Amino acid sequence: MTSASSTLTTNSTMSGPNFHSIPVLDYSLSISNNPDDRAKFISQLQNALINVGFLYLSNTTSVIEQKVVDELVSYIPKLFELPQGEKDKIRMVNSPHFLGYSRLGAELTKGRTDHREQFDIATPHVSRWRPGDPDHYNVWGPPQYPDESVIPGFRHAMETYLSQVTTLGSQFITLIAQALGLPPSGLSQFYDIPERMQHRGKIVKYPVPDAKSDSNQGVGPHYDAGFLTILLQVTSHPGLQVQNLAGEWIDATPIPGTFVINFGRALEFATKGIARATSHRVLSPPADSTTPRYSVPLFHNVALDVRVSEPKYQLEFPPEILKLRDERGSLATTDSINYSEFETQPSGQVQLMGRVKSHPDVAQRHYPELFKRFFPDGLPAQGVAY
Ligand SMILES: O=C(O)CCC(=O)C(=O)O
Ligand SMILES: [Fe+2]
Repeated sequence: MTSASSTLTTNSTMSGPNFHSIPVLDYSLSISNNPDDRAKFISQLQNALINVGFLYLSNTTSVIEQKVVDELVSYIPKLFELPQGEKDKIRMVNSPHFLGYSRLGAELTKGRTDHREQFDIATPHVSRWRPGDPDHYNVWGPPQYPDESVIPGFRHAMETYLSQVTTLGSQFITLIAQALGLPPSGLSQFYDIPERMQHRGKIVKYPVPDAKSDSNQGVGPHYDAGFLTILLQVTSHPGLQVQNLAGEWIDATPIPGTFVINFGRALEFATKGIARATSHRVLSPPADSTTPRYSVPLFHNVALDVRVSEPKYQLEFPPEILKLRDERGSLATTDSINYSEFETQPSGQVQLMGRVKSHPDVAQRHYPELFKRFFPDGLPAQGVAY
């Protein structure tokens, strides 16, 4: 699939900035004592936010220690090689919070099967849902980990990693605010106190498709949901691609020592379209590859009750920032369609609907009413998270 399908947002006479590569930003500039360095970082971030929606971030070891990354990475092949029975003990269908293990081919994007196997894991949290509460309070809850005895130390390695990446995410939010002409705390109204927040990650394996496979969809075109995603590309495989304003797919080839950061639909709506949520997808490793691709995204959430369209959440941006958005234009060719519900629904409800569409079997067990709404003909043949 190389050509973009046109949607309502197609703009054939596109003018203004487009991108053909993804900028690399040096995080250490943002914490430098030299104000010129900090200003340079903010200006590069402004361009990435408004015109690209993606960036690579280098030099983050002051927040995410290299040894923490290395330790997590060392567990990843072992995690997927656990006996199937151990993985099945923590399958996602056990969890109303959509956390746990999904076997290969269990997930749908835009109704098509993704060719990936994954563990959805999140920062520690208890479920706050009580009878009578909205369903979406239940999208946050305790993660499921494999038994400590079968992979000793993994849980600690993952929790340490998640905690450090979450810290980077929270600091990055203050930089985003500044790049949008707001004070550093300008986006804090979208967050609850840290103890009442949950951020989710995944550990993902994209296997080499077998010769008979007619699909190279690792994960289909989509937008991410929240404010930002921080992605570790563990292996050197190409495969992640990002859609530019003209609808062309641009490679986000792994750069060692960097994270990929991209912005989600909630941030796009909350910033009146100034920050771009950019469509992306992952292609399976090429047929001649001898190893799978691994990645670890972390989705940095906003609070469950936030309805970005509510008057109390409206932000005022300086005219020069709005001008940059207008010069870019609000139209782009895209293959992605998801998460437009942020326009009307609270963030938790949008997340829940996204999860229902991706994991229908989990929804059927835990959210039967929503399941019927999205899958009136019952469970699709594919797309069972196990
Ligand atoms: O695996 C990757 O590189 C990206 C995955 C992704 O886009 C997602 O899970 O939202
Ligand atoms: Fe994504």
